[in-house]
Amino acid sequence: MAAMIEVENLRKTYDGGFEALKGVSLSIEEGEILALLGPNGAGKTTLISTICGITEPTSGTIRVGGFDAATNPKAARRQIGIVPQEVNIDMYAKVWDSLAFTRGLWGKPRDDAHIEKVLRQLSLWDKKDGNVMSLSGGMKRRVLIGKALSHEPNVLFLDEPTAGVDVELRKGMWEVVEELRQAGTTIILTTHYLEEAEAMADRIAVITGGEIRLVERKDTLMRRMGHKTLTIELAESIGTLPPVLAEKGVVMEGPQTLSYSYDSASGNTGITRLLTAIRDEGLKLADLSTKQSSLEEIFVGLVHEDDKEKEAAE
Ligand SMILES: Nc1ncnc2c1ncn2[C@@H]1O[C@H](COP(=O)(O)OP(=O)(O)OP(=O)(O)O)[C@@H](O)[C@H]1O
Repeated sequence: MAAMIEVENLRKTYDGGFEALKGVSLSIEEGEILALLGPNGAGKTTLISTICGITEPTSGTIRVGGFDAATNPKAARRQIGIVPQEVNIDMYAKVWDSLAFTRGLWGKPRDDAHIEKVLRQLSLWDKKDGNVMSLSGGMKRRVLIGKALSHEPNVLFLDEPTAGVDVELRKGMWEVVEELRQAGTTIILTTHYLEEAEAMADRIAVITGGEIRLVERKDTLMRRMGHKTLTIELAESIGTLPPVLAEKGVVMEGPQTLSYSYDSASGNTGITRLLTAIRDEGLKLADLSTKQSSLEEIFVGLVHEDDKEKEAAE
């Protein structure tokens, strides 16, 4: 697969000397969905706005769809559709006109078939003649996506697509993104919501302090870094936890429930020894289950590690 976006050693120092990007390199394949995850002030917006040609990088190279953003900025920019956070549409415009007008702004010839395709894809076809004002919040956001797709970009940037929306709308947006994925659109989204990255992305890039900390396939990341919890249901209640189990890190969750956390990536999880110790104590098992830690826990761990590194450097 060809790289849709290639960023190499990108640096951005704002006037006043603040270094918001410290040599970022990133490659995004055609058709993939990358979530850019990071805490406030990490550099997500700076990275996206330099790729989109809104902010000038201090150094480094950006190629979009094979076009160099420094030497061929217009061609690079034409590859991109941006879905902003804020709903900034003319409320009195009809849905169809809103998309067709945006396409015109890009200097693209009228193409009713394309506008129809996008509206159908976003489940807005039956609203095409309605005013934007008459739409629900979720539909207005879909109009924003429609406008961003109106000039047939190859890559779509979604800046915090579900910031400030309720759970139902958020799920609706995930479905829209899933449909766009199936249509082969390359998508980069920024988010603070870890469950959102978990739900939508193929790969996840974590950025903190202007540096990419990791870029990993979502499933690999969860496997590689995930801690798991083993829950042990006993056949009979116990009054206290046998000391030999406590020494192994077992926690009593209830009279018949024990839990044990372990690193699933480690060759030696300690589970075999634990089960032997349970048997030696004469306890009978009723059930065993394991749970993978969420991306949220992994992410918090990474940001925490980063803070510790900073403290150590000071
Ligand atoms: N125009 C600017 N001039 C100076 N510093 C800036 C400017 N824009 C952003 N910064 C600083 O650069 C850093 C990164 O900001 P950026 O907006 O890229 O972060 P972000 O990850 O998008 O954060 P958030 O999640 O809060 O939107 C921050 O410390 C911010 O204060």
